[in-house]
Amino acid sequence: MSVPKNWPPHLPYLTAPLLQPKVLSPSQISLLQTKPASSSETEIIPSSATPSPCPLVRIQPIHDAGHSANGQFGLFAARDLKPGTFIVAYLGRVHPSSTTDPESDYDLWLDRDADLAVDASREGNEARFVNDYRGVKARPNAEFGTAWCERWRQLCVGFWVVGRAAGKGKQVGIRKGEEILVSYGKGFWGVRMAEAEADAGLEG
Ligand SMILES: C[S@@+](CC[C@H](N)C(=O)[O-])C[C@H]1O[C@@H](n2cnc3c(N)ncnc32)[C@H](O)[C@@H]1O
Repeated sequence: MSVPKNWPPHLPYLTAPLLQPKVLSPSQISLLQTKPASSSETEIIPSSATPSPCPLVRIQPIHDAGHSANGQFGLFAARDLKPGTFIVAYLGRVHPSSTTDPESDYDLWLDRDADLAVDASREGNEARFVNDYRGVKARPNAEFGTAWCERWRQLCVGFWVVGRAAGKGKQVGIRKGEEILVSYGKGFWGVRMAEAEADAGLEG
């Protein structure tokens, strides 16, 4: 199996979500593996849209002093992507909040009500390299949500190009070579800033 260019050699590259039956309840597993009704708003993603590696993206190092994640990696479009396009599933360890790693910067909610999240800190796929738009661009060009992925017959977190919902005004999509940027939400940065302030207080 090939891994994407620039994939970190120390990390396992996932081609399917990592389900841990020991830490998930039977009802959580059942929810993950039950296909939503066709009347539901959850998008059904065909297997053809979730190949590994994902041909729509590339992982690239960021060498740009004006970029707030300079020196790190980001995820970039490998071709022009139309508004509303499903880009890539976020693969990682599916877990409940009782096993959340407080140090992880790669943990995303899959279903908050069902207490299910996906952590890609110790293994994952290209999606783990999507950065937040803050300090990079004026607004995000991608968004995350929940999808039913036919390849794994499972509910997954995924990224789409902004413009899924009709009537949101003119959407331009993402041009080849452009960085794919989402909003992590103010909550993510609020926690990180509070931690940084606490660290500065300890050091000062
Ligand atoms: C999911 S990872 C994104 C990939 C990461 N850049 C990497 O190279 O592995 C999340 C982490 O990336 C960094 N990051 C993401 N967006 C950022 C931004 N707009 N400004 C600064 N750092 C950012 C933060 O360190 C954050 O904790």
